[in-house]
Amino acid sequence: MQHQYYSLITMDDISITSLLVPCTFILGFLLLYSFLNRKVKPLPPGPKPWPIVGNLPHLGPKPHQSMAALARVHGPLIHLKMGFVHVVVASSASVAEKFLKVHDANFSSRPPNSGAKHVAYNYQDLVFAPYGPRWRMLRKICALHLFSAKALNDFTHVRQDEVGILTRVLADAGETPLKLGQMMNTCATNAIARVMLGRRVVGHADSKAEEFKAMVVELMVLAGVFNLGDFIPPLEKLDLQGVIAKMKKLHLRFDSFLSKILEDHKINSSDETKGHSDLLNMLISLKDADDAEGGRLTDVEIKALLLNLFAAGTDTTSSTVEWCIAELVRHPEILAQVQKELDSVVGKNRVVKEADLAGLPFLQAVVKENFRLHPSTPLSLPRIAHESCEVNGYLIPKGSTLLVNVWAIARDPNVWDEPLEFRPERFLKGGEKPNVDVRGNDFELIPFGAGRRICAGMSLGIRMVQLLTATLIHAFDFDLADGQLPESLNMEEAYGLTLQRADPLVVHPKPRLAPHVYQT
Ligand code: HEM
Repeated sequence: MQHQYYSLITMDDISITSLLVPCTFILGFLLLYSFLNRKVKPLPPGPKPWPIVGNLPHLGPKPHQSMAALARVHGPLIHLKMGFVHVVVASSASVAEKFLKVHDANFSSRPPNSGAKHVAYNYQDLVFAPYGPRWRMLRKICALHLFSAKALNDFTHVRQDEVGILTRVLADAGETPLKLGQMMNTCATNAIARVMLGRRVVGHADSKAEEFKAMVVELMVLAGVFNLGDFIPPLEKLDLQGVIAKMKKLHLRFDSFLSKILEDHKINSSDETKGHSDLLNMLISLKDADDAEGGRLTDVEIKALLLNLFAAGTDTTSSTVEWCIAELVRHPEILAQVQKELDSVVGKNRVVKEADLAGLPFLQAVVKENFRLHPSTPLSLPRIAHESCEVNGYLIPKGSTLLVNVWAIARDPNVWDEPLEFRPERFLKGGEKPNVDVRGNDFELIPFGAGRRICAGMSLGIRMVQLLTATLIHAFDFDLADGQLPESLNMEEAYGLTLQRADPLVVHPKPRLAPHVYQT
């Protein structure tokens, strides 16, 4: 009996154990699987990195183009290992939206880089300031005093004045061929200088103007270099590409220009300082008194902000318009259509005013189409992941650099019909994208970036690009220099942080309005 009893228990035991063991195993496996699956998502796909340098050799001379080619192979979200740094690149509108809208708070600072350290006063500026109270204060100052609708309207006369001066210089050129980009840069620089400093800083026939543009372009070229030391810290001191040495030299040139401006201003306008007659006076007065956010600006912070505004607000504008005029020279039928619109709205007895712009839908479509094909910062400005996060099922590790390839996004054949064609009518009623705008809400077209760190000067940039483009094509026809044919105009890009033309546009402007227009 006892034997039977024991044997029964043993039988039950065996059957329970035989069920429990595999069940526990399966459950454990499932838990482990879901744990691993939840915790360790894969990195986004990308090309295999080389030892130590990683994917740096994949970048080539024009990184935005190389990255667009990589995205065609690996998809719209790719991972690159650049030296020791994880870099993720967004190359479609929907991926850009995930980063700059859904995860924008996590990507609201910029990664450490030698340009910020050696040129932009060791991050004391606005463009590279870490996301936080100082960044907020600097943005607020700019938003209020420079870029609010009121501030922009208050200074309309300054922009119109400077564009008027440019128009007269072009009309007086005679047979001399002109580098249009250079002339527009002088115009944009003075328009900003008059608002910030209350005076012009460069003249049209002035060697200082060329020097100033060259300094800004050099800054953009140096800032666009993928400096080995930024990605492989042990190499930083060696400065193998010589970038840091050039940055330090350039910084000294900018600093002496800005220090002189600041000192002159303090001497010449100390009485008016409280009157805030220009932005610099206002910044100087802030230096001495706490503002509402407890912000005080040091001399270095003031110079860093001036540097930002001159650097970010001049070449971006002038090279954008230079591309636009080149496109119109190559598309005479589109040029004729914009000129017809301008002639009917403005007439031939005066130049364009900012107030005319709202009534020029075709001109606006031309400007948008140009922003699409020639965004002045093709990889936008980099951001850094504050924490690890997940995007489209992939792990984006903490500290990753985010690049948004706005150039590739705006040429995505899945989103744009015939993306390489210059076709402004796509933005008109009845076109494929009638409601798409450039202001950071439509992610297929984000030349100014999007989210918290969207371009601070976007409204000024748009106004200035529209006014310059409209005025130039209304007031002039353009022949290319040296008998060059429009169809053979070189449209190659040269890489910097901003997108320069490989060959500057050289033209003979031919006035097309009543002669008195060019005399006032
Ligand atoms: C054609 C004109 C311009 C274009 C295409 C352009 C483009 C950009 C882009 C793509 C960014 C980075 C945005 C991001 O991280 O998402 C940026 C940032 C910035 N831009 Fe512009 N920009 C233009 C004109 C201007 C002007 C006129 C100014 C000022 C005078 C300006 C000042 C700035 C500043 C201060 C930042 C840094 C903002 C921050 O980090 O908070 N830009 N710009």
